[in-house]
Amino acid sequence: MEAMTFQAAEKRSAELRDELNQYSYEYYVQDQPSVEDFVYDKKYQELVEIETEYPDLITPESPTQRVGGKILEGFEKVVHDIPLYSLNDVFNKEELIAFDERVKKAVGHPVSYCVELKIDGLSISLKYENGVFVQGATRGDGTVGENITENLKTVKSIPLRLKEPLSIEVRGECYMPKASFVKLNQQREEEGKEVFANPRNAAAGSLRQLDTRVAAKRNLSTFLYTLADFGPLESTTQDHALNEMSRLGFRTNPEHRVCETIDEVWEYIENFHETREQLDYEIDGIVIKVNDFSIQDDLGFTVKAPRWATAYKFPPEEAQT
Ligand SMILES: NC(=O)c1cc2c(N)ncc(C(N)=O)c2s1
Repeated sequence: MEAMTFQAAEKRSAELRDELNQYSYEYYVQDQPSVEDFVYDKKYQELVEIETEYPDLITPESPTQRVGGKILEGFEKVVHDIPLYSLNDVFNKEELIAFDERVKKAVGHPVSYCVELKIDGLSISLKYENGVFVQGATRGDGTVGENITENLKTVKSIPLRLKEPLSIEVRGECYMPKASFVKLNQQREEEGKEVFANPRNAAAGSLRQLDTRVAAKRNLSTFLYTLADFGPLESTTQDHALNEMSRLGFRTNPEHRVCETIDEVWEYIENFHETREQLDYEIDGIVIKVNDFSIQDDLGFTVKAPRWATAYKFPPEEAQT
């Protein structure tokens, strides 16, 4: 390819970045690829050649920045402006109904619940400034976590730039799909390495790698589920907040549902307790939240957990192979 002028390279690299990021969004966030891999690979190679010739054209959200390549000395500490809360657990229908009774007593009327699958991964917090991903951190103890931005940049379902230039912070789970976990452990057995006990440990181990190229190869994914810093967003319910996060480019779990009664919640729990083996990812329960944010604010928190949410935990079954 004869050398491009800088102007031509600038225009072409911008076109390629947008095209490749759109393909990546369709593949990793929507699970609906619109082109074959070879189309992606060919355009990706063209972008690498342009960026190699003109390194000044590399931008933070270029897909070439996802392959890792940094070896970190360690992870810096991150203080969460908005602490990540933990959830009080319930283990059976009676305790779930007692939770609903407490909520109704405190609020004075029945409430709607947003119910969501409890993903068995690693909690993460993602910060965006004017739409650009600037910091990713682990939950840590809820107040202080570890800065794992460089590793999270290699997680393809995490947008490097939002669909709108918003400054927000979201929380969710980074997890390893079951199929990737099986493949990784087979690989490690062949290499005589210790295998991971479960996908959650494998995801945590992958994000704690100081060599970001390792995380890049672990096929990690995400489901985001909490709007922490709303920025200019004005969602008034959890269900709406999930739809907004999806609209902005985040991967959210499609199984969330608004239930009008605790019986509906129990039906949802029983359904997923039976069918969770069919999911591509591991869950360890169901999260139940009062849907309306103003009612959440009225109910507030105990020392460590919200009064407006609970986690129904499935009984630990024999180790899922
Ligand atoms: N510890 C927590 O607050 C939560 C933990 C989790 C989890 N592991 N998966 C899903 C959700 C959710 N959809 O809200 C939550 S919330």
